[in-house]
Amino acid sequence: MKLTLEGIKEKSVWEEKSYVLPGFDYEAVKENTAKNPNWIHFGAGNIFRAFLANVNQNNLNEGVADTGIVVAEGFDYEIIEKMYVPHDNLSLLVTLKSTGEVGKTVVASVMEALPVDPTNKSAWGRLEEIFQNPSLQMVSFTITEKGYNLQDNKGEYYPAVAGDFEAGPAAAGSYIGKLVALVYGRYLKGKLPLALVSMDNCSHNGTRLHDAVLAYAENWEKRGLVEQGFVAYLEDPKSISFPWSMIDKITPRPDKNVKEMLRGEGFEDVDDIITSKNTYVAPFVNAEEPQYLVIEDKFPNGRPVLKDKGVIFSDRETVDKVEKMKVCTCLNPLHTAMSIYGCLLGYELISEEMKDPSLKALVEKVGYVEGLPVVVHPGIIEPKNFIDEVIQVRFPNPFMPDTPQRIATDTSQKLSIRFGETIKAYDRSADLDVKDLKVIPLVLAGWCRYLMGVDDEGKEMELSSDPMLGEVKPHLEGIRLGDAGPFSAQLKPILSDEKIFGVNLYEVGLGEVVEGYFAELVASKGAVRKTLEKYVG
Ligand SMILES: NC(=O)c1ccc[n+]([C@@H]2O[C@H](COP(=O)([O-])OP(=O)(O)OC[C@H]3O[C@@H](n4cnc5c(N)ncnc54)[C@H](O)[C@@H]3O)[C@@H](O)[C@H]2O)c1
Ligand SMILES: O=P(O)(O)OC[C@@H](O)[C@@H](O)[C@H](O)[C@H](O)CO
Repeated sequence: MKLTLEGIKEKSVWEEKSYVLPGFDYEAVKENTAKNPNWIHFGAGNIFRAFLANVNQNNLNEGVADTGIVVAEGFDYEIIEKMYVPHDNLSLLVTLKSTGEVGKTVVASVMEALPVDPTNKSAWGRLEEIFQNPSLQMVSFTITEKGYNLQDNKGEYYPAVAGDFEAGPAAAGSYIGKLVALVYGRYLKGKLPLALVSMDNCSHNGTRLHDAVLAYAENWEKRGLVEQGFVAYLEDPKSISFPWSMIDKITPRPDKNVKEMLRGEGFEDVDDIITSKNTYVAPFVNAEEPQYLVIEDKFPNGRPVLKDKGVIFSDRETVDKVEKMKVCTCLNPLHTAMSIYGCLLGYELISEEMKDPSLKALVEKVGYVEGLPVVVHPGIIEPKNFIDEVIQVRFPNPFMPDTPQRIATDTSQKLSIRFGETIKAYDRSADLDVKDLKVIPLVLAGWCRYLMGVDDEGKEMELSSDPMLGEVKPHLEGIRLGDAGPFSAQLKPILSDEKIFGVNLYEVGLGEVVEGYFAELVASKGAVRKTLEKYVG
């Protein structure tokens, strides 16, 4: 079984092995997409293939859509050269269901895959043509949070960005610069309307994209490199919109067990690569089944059909609430609790952790007992049902190769949003007392214990990368398992840091609580397990 348009013509071979093939008229859709493209996606990575391309294919199969997607890759051209081109833009989506069932779908909805490379005349020319076509309705993005950053940590524009500000659209070479140059072409064509939709996992993602785009436009207009009026066009919601969105579908990197399973069935194109830009890609993509995509419904040129399980169009306030529900209460705090204690207890799979009664109880208490009373209710999704699915279906899924070590990356950057918002809500509440929080402080103490770089058996443990390790770790140096404390002097600089927790934990009355838990966690080898059992069961 070869993953090419020619290869999938041998239908019976695929169908005998339960591979689902595209069920639409490929040539007709290709022709229609070439003439009337309405959706171009930037970021040809795994979540795009696992989620968005498959939603479009479902809509094509049902006959409710008649155009596919054009994918554009502006950062890592190797993805196009090494994965899309050799496979005629096909992907195999492997859905790892919690029942053990494995869905295998050949996704063929990507009609063109183009590098966003101005030196590649034919690809760039085609991109200009697409952006200038009145049919275009949506440009969507999954380019990671870094993709929107124009400045370094010191607030200085990156040289490529600053260079583009001087050079103007004709010579743009930076990522967003190239995008804005294409949008400028659309402006010149008659100020045609368009929605630019970030689908990256960052808060208020539409505003992040808007600000990046406007930085170029303002600089160009100021220098006379674009017509006066371009900025006004970008700022007019009837012309250009930047909807907010929330996307959720756990899509790990291509997994070796999945690869072996496919190879065993006779699927030939299993080889994954790590590109020179560090993208992990394979002809297949593995993901869980549940999915949510909530998008602010602001599409000045109408929108492509996007109908599927979990896809909801709503207003900005609702998108914001859904994101808060997921990130502050119902999924990500539970993930971080599991990552910290999972690493300390030597786990390498989230699903294995869910078989550990204490860890399961830990996340249940973080979610149901302490999170839900102050959850931001989005109206369109019931938070309790969302946590139920996370705890009962998504995390325990033994077929999902997700690890606590992946999730422990950058924990210092995540604690304030994942726990700080709940602490603040208790602190503000007339009915709740911040001192009622027992398990969240245990997680925060667990993070301090994690930073010691020693697991519960006393063995050295590699810490996942985190930009604050250099700042926080030294405070804990000198503490050994078996020490009795008190540890106030060492912990105070960490626990009082509002940048990390969103609050000064001492000012809200939780600093000493965390110190107390920490003392129990370091009391001996095995103390992490003992403390967990004592407080969560
Ligand atoms: N994978 C998931 O579970 C998941 C879930 C929800 C949301 N997301 C969002 O999607 C994003 C991409 O995830 P993925 O699974 O496709 O990752 P991936 O590694 O498969 O692909 C990353 C994509 O981003 C591009 N990219 C990377 N750095 C860039 C930069 N500096 N500028 C521009 N483009 C850049 C790559 O070229 C590639 O197209 C995540 O960062 C997250 O915001 C992912
Ligand atoms: O992606 P991060 O590093 O911000 O967080 C790790 C996980 O919590 C996260 O990737 C979830 O799996 C994702 O948010 C699910 O949609």
